[in-house]
This record gives sequence, C-alpha cells and structure tokens, in this order.
Amino acid sequence: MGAATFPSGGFLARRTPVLGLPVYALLFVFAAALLVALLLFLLRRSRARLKRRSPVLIPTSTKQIAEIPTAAPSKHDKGIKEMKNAVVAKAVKPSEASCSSSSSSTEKEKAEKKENIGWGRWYTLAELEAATAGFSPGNVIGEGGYGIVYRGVFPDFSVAAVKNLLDNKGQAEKEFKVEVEAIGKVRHKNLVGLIGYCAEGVKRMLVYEYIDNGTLEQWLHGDVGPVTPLTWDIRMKIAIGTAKGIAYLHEDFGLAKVLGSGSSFVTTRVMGTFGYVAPEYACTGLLNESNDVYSYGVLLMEIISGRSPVDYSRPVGEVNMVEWFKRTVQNMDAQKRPKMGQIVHMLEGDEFPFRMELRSAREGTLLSSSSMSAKLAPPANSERSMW
Ligand SMILES: Nc1ncnc2c1ncn2[C@@H]1O[C@H](COP(=O)(O)OP(=O)(O)OP(=O)(O)O)[C@@H](O)[C@H]1O
Repeated sequence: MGAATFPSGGFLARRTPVLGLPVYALLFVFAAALLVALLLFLLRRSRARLKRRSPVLIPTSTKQIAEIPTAAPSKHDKGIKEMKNAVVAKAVKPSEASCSSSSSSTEKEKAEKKENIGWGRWYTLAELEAATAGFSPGNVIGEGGYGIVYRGVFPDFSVAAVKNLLDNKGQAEKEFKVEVEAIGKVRHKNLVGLIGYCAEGVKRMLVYEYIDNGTLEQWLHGDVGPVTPLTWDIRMKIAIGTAKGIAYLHEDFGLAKVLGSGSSFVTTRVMGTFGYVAPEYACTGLLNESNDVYSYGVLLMEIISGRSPVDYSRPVGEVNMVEWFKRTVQNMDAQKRPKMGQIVHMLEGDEFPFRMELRSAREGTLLSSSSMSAKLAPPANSERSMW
C-alpha cells in the first residue's frame, strides 16, 4: 500500500534483492540506523564529560575521608567522652596545640589532614549551619565546658549532635585536636562515637552520634513523675556500662601508655564537672587514672542514692554527697539500719534483681524481672534502702 504514494515506475519504488524491499524502505532503515548510532555516540560523549567533572559535582566524594586500611583493628582506636579531660591534658604537646584553619591550609595540607585522621568525614561550616538552622537557640541540646551542643538534621534526614567548640585559642583548639585524632576512632558500645568534624577559619566543631534517650542527669534528677523509671537493674546496667567504657579507655585505649604506667601528668588548668573532680587533682593538678576512678565512684553513689553530688537544697551537713556518704558510713544512723530479715534477703540475693534474673533464667521460671525490679525500685531521691 505504501508504494502507492510513489510513482509505480520510479527509482525509489523499485524492488531490491534485499527481502524484496523497495529502495525507499531500505533508505529509511539505513537513515534510522545512522540516527541511532549518532545518538549513542553523543550519549557516550556526554557521560565521559560528566565523569571527568564528577569530583566537583559530587561533594560527598571529596568530603568523605577515606578509611586508612590497617593491618588489624587497633586496640588504641578507643576513647570516651567522659575521659576528655584526662586525654586533653595528657596528649597535647605544645607543637600540636594549634590547629591551622582549613582556610589557611594548602590543598596538600588538607589532604594530609584527612589522611592522618582516617575515619569519619569532615563537614563544611555551611553544612553544619544548614543542619542546625544557623546554630539557632531552638536547636541547642546542651552545654558543656567546651562549648554548646546543637541538634543537627542533615539532608539525608540523619540527626547528629554538633558541638560548637568555644573560640578559645588555648583549650578549645587542644580539645579539638585531641578529640579528633584520638577519640575520633573510638568505637565502643558504651561510648558516644565521634562521626566527623569541621575546621573552618576559627571555627572548630565536632559531630557526634546523636543520643536521643536523654541524659543520665535528666533521668536521675529530672521531672520523671512520682516513681522513678530507673529500676535497680537499669541502674546496674548504667553503672556497669559506664565502668566498662572507662575501663576500656584505661586498659585498652592506651592512656597508661601515653602517661607511662602509674605516672601522673601535671596540668595547668583543672577541667571537670563540679562535684566529680577528685580532690587531689583539684588541689595539685596531678592527673592520673585514679582521678577517673574517684569520679566514677561519685557517679555510682549518685546512681544508687538518686542524689546530686552537690545539692544546696539539702541540710548543711548533706550538701556534699561524698562527705555525707563518708559520715553516714562511719556513723550509721541507728534508725536507718536494715532489719535482720532484710539482711538475710540481701545476703541471699533476693533484693538484687540481677541475681534474681540469673536465677530465674537458670530455673527457667517465667518470672518477669521488670515487674520485680519495678517493685524493688526506690524513688529517685529515696534514702530508705541505703543503710
Ligand atoms: N551525642 C550527643 N547526643 C545528644 N545530646 C548530647 C550529645 N552530646 C552532648 N549532648 C548534650 O549536650 C550536653 C553537653 O555535652 P558536652 O559533651 O558538651 O558536655 P558534658 O560532657 O556534659 O560536660 P563537659 O564537656 O563540660 O565535661 C550534654 O549534657 C547533653 O545534654
């Protein structure tokens, strides 16, 4: 039928030996094949161009800090937020104290910095500004001795804690350097992981995994209702987990190696949260692992008693929890002594949910540990079961 549009005797309508197709049909197929080939060629060329440009177009490839392959996972790749004071004081040498800003760094220096770190990623200031809505007060989640912490939400909807370090030429830069290089590699289930950092101009920022279940302080001393949700077994888990994190640092992270076993480091500035700092460290500036043991002891007492280390709302003799504990242990209040029956129960382990859990598991009973521990859990500020 198509041939009808051509003069029957014309060249285009003439039949060819190729499947008996007319000339015009063959020309059409040939032109179509040529067009497809041309399109394929152009497509390939544009892809090649895109590939050449990709380091600029895909920011993540330039920001991602390559993992440096190591022979074996190092035990030294550990750290802890709670240990920052000790680590800062010990690990910073004067030559390391100042971090050159990325704006003044050469490309080579930047590359070296990335390689030296070998973990996580670096963020631009613009990225962190966008994530925290320009470091808006509404995104502040806390404040520590080294700066303000913001909640940051990134374009992929991931959430992180962004610590904007104080623009303090001395300590903040040291803090930055040490945390980035030492604690940045820490991966431990009881320690908050550092996932990246930002160094632009005078700005120094650390980006941590976001912990969204509140702080221990909030759970211990915040408004949690008439009965604390912190059951004994939860308190035990917190105490044990924290101890494991600190022990990990002390024994595996290499703090002793940095110091030399059993030695101390003299600091010019005592850093730490009021109430937790070991008195000998506060007085002398001599820092060692046993300072952390003291601080942990204070935390443990706090977890057990539900009291703050320093509480001015209490009677004069009880403001300082440690002093109060010491006195209470030495001069036990006769009124607060447990009954013999309680002592028997304690010795038998009936009042220790952990033991109860173990026993229940052993005996294969269906006893709910949570209901038992809830029954045994003291109100947050209760002193009744202590003595
Ligand atoms: N990774 C995180 N996830 C969620 N909240 C965090 C995170 N890091 C810090 N915060 C919040 O910010 C507060 C301050 O934290 P920051 O680490 O600056 O200080 P700190 O450890 O409490 O004390 P300091 O640094 O002075 O010893 C915390 O108490 C907590 O409320």
